[in-house]
Amino acid sequence: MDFLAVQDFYPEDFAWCYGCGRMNSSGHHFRTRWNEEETLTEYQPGPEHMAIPGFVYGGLIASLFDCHSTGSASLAFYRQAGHALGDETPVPRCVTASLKVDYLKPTPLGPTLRVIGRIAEIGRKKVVVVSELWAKDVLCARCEAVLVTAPASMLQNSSPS
Ligand SMILES: CCCCCCCCCCCCCC(=O)SCCNC(=O)CCNC(=O)[C@H](O)C(C)(C)COP(=O)(O)OP(=O)(O)OC[C@H]1O[C@@H](n2cnc3c(N)ncnc32)[C@H](O)[C@@H]1OP(=O)(O)O
Repeated sequence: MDFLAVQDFYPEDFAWCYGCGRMNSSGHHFRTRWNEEETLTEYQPGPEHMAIPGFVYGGLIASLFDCHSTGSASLAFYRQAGHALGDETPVPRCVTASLKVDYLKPTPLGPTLRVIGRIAEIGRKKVVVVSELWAKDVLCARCEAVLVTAPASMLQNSSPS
């Protein structure tokens, strides 16, 4: 691997997400990392991700923001607790409580998409992440997401069987 991403360290039972789970062979495998004080997820859409020829489907963009934001929240909680990826302590897993996406410009299909996140707020069990999606030098979409530590009730169905 060229860099360490938070999704590489999600506990195996919680690594099946269609967007970012490394255990899900059909998924997108989004990967999120720190870039100094910001978080970064890069993704290369394929032709199958089109909305109309030449442009990326908005649902894919929402998915990208979703997993980027949960990943950013996990990174923020982990760093706040004094940990770095690779430590033995398990990485906390977060779920999306709210995801608001503003589509500012059509997103061209072709360039690698870059999602850059800022931790706007961090509490005991809640993180607010504000992110931008860039295609080369064009700001195409913006997102504000609220992420909450995964509730224990999700544990029972955390992996396929
Ligand atoms: C034990 C470990 C288990 C691990 C399981 C791993 C599973 C992995 C799964 C992987 C999944 C992959 C990713 C996916 O695909 S996640 C899939 C999509 N998401 C879900 O299915 C989540 C469904 N929702 C819930 O389970 C609950 O509603 C949650 C847990 C989100 C909140 O529940 P609850 O409401 O009881 O929590 P709280 O009362 O303690 O509030 C906490 C804070 O959050 C704030 N807030 C809440 N809602 C909203 C909102 N809509 N807007 C703004 N803010 C909101 C609230 O004001 C409070 O803020 P503050 O007062 O602190 O400031």
